[in-house]
Amino acid sequence: MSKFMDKIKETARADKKTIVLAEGEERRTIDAAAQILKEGYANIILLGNESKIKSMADGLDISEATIIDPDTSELTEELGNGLYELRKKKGMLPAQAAEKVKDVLYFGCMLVKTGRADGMVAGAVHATADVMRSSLQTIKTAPDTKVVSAFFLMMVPDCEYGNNGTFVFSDCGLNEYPDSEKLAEIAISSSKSYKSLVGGEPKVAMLSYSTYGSAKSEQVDLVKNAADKAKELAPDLKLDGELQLDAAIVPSVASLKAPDSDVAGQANVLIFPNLDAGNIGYKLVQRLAKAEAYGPMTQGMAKPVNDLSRGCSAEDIAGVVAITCVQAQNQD
Ligand SMILES: CC(C)(COP(=O)(O)OP(=O)(O)OC[C@H]1O[C@@H](n2cnc3c(N)ncnc32)[C@H](O)[C@@H]1OP(=O)(O)O)[C@@H](O)C(=O)NCCC(=O)NCCS
Ligand SMILES: CC(=O)OP(=O)(O)O
Repeated sequence: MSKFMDKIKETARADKKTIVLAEGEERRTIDAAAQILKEGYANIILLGNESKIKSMADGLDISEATIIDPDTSELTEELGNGLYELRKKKGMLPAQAAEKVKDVLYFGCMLVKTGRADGMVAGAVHATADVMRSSLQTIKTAPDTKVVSAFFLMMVPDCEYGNNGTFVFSDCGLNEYPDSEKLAEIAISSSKSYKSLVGGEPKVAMLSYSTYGSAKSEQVDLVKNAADKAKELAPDLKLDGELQLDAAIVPSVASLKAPDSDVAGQANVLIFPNLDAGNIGYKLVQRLAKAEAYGPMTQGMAKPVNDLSRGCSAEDIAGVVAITCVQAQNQD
């Protein structure tokens, strides 16, 4: 575990938040809960059947976790009514809300929505679309944001690029084929995530297979337009594009392909043109470069709900919980 993650945990510990782990009946999640409680940086709510969770814990100490079963909890009726109020305009009926709220993802989101928890983490079992849909439908976007997007915090070992191997990669989890307006918003949100979690100055590269017009296509234009739009919206932000990945992070290549750029060769926030590139890109770096990969974490949501890859480890879950706590602190 990196020094960076130790720092995030220390920050989390200083103002302890309560995080729902919706997939309480899942061994890696239980393992993560035990680690988090031992390290003392979050209060944990596990959702699921108490005796099942306790028997799965099998020697792990989760005695300080609160366990809530949506099938039997005294909160279920109230949270179901709340869900109905939120979704009735979209055609949800009271009976449908009463049933839906028993789904751990919706129950967890409603705990966050009603202030009983500060954030939620799930996705070790559920697909991203399910985790995201439940939170987008209930918690919704932060007041100053239209587009929720999903980033990864990547920590590449023995790497001289970015911030000594630390990067924000985005969007790797949510927006499939963003237009240039959405891509510009994703870039600006990602720069804020970098600033609040990593610290220091974000340098944002809008990635493409082209650098400064070296290739021509509609997709290249989309990325270039997104870069122009983002510069208009955030003139003080160091942001450039379109740039190829080597021009974005390798100084010697940057000096050949984009010598006048104040981002090329130094980028620490990498914005992928679409979800194919972002999702494949983060998994390549995670698996081949053995990077720590925390996410996909949301940005632009009113309260933090963060996803996981189904391939995650207990350490990944514990790390995402720590980052969720810091996001919740930043939203206070
Ligand atoms: C997340 C996802 C399911 C949302 O899809 P969707 O079809 O828009 O879902 P819904 O129509 O049910 O939308 C739910 C709500 O979220 C809102 N929403 C969807 N995407 C949003 C975004 N990026 N930002 C803000 N709000 C968003 C919708 O407007 C809708 O609001 P409303 O119902 O209150 O009007 C979709 O973007 C998706 O599947 N993304 C890919 C996820 C994935 O497979 N990732 C790969 C592995 S990480
Ligand atoms: C982020 C991601 O790719 O999630 P999964 O591996 O669960 O599809």
